[in-house]
Amino acid sequence: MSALTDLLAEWMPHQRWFGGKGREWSSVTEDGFFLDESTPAVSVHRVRVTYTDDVTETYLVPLSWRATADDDLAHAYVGAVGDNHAYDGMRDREATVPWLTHLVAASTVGPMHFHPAGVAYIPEGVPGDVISGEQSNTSLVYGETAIMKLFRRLEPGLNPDVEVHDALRTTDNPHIAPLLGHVEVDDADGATSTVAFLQAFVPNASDGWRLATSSVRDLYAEADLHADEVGGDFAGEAARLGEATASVHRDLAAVLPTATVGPEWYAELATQLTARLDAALGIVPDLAEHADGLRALYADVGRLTDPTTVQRVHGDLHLGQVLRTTTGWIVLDFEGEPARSLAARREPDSPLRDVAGMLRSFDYAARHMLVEQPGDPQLAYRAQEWAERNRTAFCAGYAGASGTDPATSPLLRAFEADKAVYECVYEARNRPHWLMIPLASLARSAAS
Ligand SMILES: Nc1ncnc2c1ncn2[C@@H]1O[C@H](COP(=O)(O)OP(=O)(O)O)[C@@H](O)[C@H]1O
Ligand SMILES: O=P(O)(O)O[C@H]1O[C@H](CO)[C@@H](O[C@H]2O[C@H](CO)[C@@H](O)[C@H](O)[C@H]2O)[C@H](O)[C@H]1O
Repeated sequence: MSALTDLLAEWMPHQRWFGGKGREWSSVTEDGFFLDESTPAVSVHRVRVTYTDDVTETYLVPLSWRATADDDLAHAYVGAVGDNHAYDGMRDREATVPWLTHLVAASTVGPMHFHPAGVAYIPEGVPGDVISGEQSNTSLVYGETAIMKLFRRLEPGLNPDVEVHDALRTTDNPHIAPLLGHVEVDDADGATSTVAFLQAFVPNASDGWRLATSSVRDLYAEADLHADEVGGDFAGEAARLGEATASVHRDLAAVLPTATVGPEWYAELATQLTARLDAALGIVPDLAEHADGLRALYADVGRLTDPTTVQRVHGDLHLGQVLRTTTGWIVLDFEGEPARSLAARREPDSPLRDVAGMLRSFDYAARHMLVEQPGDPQLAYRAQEWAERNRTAFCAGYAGASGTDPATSPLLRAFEADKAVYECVYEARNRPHWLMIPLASLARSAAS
């Protein structure tokens, strides 16, 4: 291995976006090219990690290079290679500038292609700042004008976030932040992967999770009042969020493929839901007590026959994916559930998946504080009241805008259960102390 490969193999497992933590590697290779050769030089590396189970993942790692170590960049230091010092190219602000310069110029640099959307201004010469809360991707905000998401793990094919925002450009949907451009890289075997996505930054906005949870806190603090009497009531926002979701669904159906499906689709869906449960049971043993009830629920889905329409959907809609601006809600991040394959995330699906995702999120917002005070019946009552009120408001908003009331569909309960199963796996892996939130929801649902 080269000195740089050694260095990256040492550094990557400590990065938040690295998905292979705790897995044993059998090999690692790297290839790179320069994005900019001035000072600092900026290079981009594809690092291919093969694990002992023969699974290979390719990560994208931008680096910047300096001849002398810079104390101001200690937080971004990766290490030395010969006489040069390598820094994390996403945390060295100067090194973030070339990305937008190349987008403006629609450049091709080595295997990388920069595609400006050509509809709006892209800021040039401005450095980007990493946003906090980085997870599997890394996002940079450029001067409160644009936000660039760098997809760390490369997957052949067009990223759904780019695909959906590109398709929605013709609709002028008010609940979407416009696409400004995207970047792709050619793989050695001829496939192309999406590397980055540039979108208009939505200024002065609050995310839905923050707004919803402060409403819940207000209710918890008012022991004698009901949700509709407390200052921070969220129901109006929940209704507007339902309207916004319906509006996005309508436009997605207008610009991307749809299909009318029947019994075979329901049967296949039931098989998929059951398979996801089976896989989850191997990871979260506590799910076992709900398994029979869930299997029966999914079997009922498999027997449905009424024609229904499938279309592109958000795929992982929750309160953390929506921003409230001064004028309304913006829906972000159409990548779908990170654990699903890219092909699966691009399949047409029922819009009720997204409704179910948001309803699960109301449950999380209402109940996450009970994790610290599980035995308090008054708080549990309050949480139930908040979740019910906002669930009803969201469905009413959705029904008003779409003409279809999601609450009456026989699929909704199955999608909510499936999302809770997915969340059990997500929580077991990422936040075990929150596992009780989706588990308790499955228990309540079984009892009802
Ligand atoms: N266009 C935007 N304008 C303002 N903030 C944004 C925008 N896009 C994303 N964000 C912020 O960045 C966070 C992460 O973005 P997201 O697309 O959900 O990335 P990830 O896939 O890494 O979760 C969001 O929760 C939001 O706070
Ligand atoms: O935002 P991501 O695409 O990374 O989504 C993943 O992480 C989410 C948590 O950050 C997770 O969402 C779950 O927790 C939320 C509260 O933190 C809650 O509002 C959601 O309803 C719940 O599903 C999401 O499932 C996961 O894919």
